[in-house]
Amino acid sequence: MQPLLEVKQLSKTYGGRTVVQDLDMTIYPGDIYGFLGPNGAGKTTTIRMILGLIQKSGGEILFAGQKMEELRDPFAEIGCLVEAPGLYPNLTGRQNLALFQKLRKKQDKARMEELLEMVDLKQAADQKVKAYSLGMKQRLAIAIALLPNPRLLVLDEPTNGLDPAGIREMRAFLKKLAGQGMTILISSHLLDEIEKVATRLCIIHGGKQVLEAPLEQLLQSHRDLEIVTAQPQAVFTFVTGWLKARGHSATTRLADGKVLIESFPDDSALLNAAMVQSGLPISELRMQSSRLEDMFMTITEGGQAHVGRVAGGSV
Ligand SMILES: Nc1ncnc2c1ncn2[C@@H]1O[C@H](COP(=O)(O)OP(=O)(O)OP(=O)(O)O)[C@@H](O)[C@H]1O
Repeated sequence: MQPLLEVKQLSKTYGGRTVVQDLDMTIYPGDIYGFLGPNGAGKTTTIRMILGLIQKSGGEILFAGQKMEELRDPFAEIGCLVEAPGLYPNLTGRQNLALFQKLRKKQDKARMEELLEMVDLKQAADQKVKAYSLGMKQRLAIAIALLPNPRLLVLDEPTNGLDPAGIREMRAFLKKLAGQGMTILISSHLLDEIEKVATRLCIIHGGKQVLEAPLEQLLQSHRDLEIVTAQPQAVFTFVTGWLKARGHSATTRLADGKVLIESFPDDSALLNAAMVQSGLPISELRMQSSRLEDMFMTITEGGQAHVGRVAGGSV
């Protein structure tokens, strides 16, 4: 499949200080691409370069195989919400949308109604924007960004300032958009916000890429399996042999009378069936997916994460 957006070796230097360095990103059609990093990591700078709002110092950005600078109308291809949305508070949602449509020299009532429906603002379309919640304002701004029917939607920290209910709504909304075929690039400094919606993840720290991979693969490779049993030693021996026979090199340990398989690489139901068949007493199997979070916390707290770039391979 041809990527919709490809960022290759992208760099940005401000007065001799490199704030984004040799960044690679690959976004496929239909992805919700989570772009993660602590504050100051270089997310906004990267997004601004992608959108052509600032000059890049090095590298290449391709949209559907074409150099970004050669696109005739980048903002028709890429809708964005980069700063606090510039809405007119004394106009209604529908009037705001109509105004922005007019600015694009278009009058398409059906498209407007379709967008209001899409961003779940049909009911509130005739209320003044000053009465909207922040989440509603964000969604209206997204509707405005979607006016030219872009193929990619770029959202820079869209959940900033939203309360937990607003964040949940935004997540559901993004999933709905993606379900309708939209490709989305979303940045955040919070892993758990992204983890629940993204299909692909890129983490940057200090302007450099820490990892990039499909989320499923990352979760898999950062998921430990804990086995609770009355016979930990026997289970430990069995599991070690079972993993070896299947060609896995995952580390297995005995901890607090439980058996722990780090980065469990297989189907837990299969292992469970094999253990039960061998007559081993298994009381519980628990998947722990906290290691991705641990790793991200280490990064955001300024520590060093020893994680390589993954592009279709393993961590
Ligand atoms: N115009 C500029 N001139 C000099 N340095 C800049 C400029 N814009 C950004 N930077 C620096 O580049 C680094 C990356 O900033 P950027 O805003 O891209 O990070 P971010 O990951 O988006 O973080 P945040 O979420 O806090 O905005 C920061 O150290 C910032 O101070």
